[in-house]
Amino acid sequence: MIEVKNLHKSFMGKTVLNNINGVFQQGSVNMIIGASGTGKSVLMKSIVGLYEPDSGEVLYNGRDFYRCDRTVKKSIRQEIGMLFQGSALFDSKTVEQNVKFPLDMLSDYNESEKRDRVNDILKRVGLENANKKMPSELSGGMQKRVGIARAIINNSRYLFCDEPNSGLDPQTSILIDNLIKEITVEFNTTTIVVSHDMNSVMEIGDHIMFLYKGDKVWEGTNTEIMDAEPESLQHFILANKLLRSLKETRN
Ligand SMILES: Nc1ncnc2c1ncn2[C@@H]1O[C@H](COP(=O)(O)OP(=O)(O)OP(=O)(O)O)[C@@H](O)[C@H]1O
Repeated sequence: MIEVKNLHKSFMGKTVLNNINGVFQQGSVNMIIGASGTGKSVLMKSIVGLYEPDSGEVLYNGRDFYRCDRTVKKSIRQEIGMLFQGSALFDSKTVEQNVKFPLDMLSDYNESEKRDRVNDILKRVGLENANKKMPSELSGGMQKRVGIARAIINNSRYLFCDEPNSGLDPQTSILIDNLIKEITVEFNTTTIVVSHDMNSVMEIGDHIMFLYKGDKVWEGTNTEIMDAEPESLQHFILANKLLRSLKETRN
């Protein structure tokens, strides 16, 4: 579980996150959604430690990331896996080398253990036999699978996904969404997904936090979201034609 308390972040005097509070549960896909420029990435970066907030707390299973000692901070970092937008694979490394990278950096496994672990994880994401391929030989969806494998290989307890569907066709997007959901349940990770894709929200969002101009305006489940009251959220949802017609049918 990750908790954020009274998180505040500004850049050059401009408030980007305004007193954000929230709980992201373990074994759940927690989505941070909102329009462009509303603070989603800054919130995720503040949670993982890439941006230090001006004030507030980020608690990883009760451990205060910004106030704990170096040893605790290091172990929290080791428990974090990230799927970056665009996958961010190393172009000059094979699939196997990409996926093994966190183990080389952070684990005490020997080479044979690392190889076994890489093979297991590649199999789990549906990429057995892709070990020797280069990223350039893979489709966008396969690259995301490699990114997911790399994010979870070190037994990550916390999985962060930044716009996991960017650049993917709708069918592949659903496959990647479902893989993220399955991994979350299977590995019991606290998963946080930044997205502005309402299809993903409806498909896999267990808990949704909606940001608007740096404020948390609403949170709830994907079954509650269609009836959520804030106007800014209704505008966001109804930008999706399919959801607009669904809403009209229900009214
Ligand atoms: N390093 C930075 N320095 C100054 N301003 C920043 C920095 N990072 C983000 N911002 C500003 O913070 C605001 C929120 O940005 P953020 O990237 O979190 O938006 P977002 O909701 O993730 O948008 P998108 O969906 O387009 O990625 C924007 O106005 C952005 O310009």
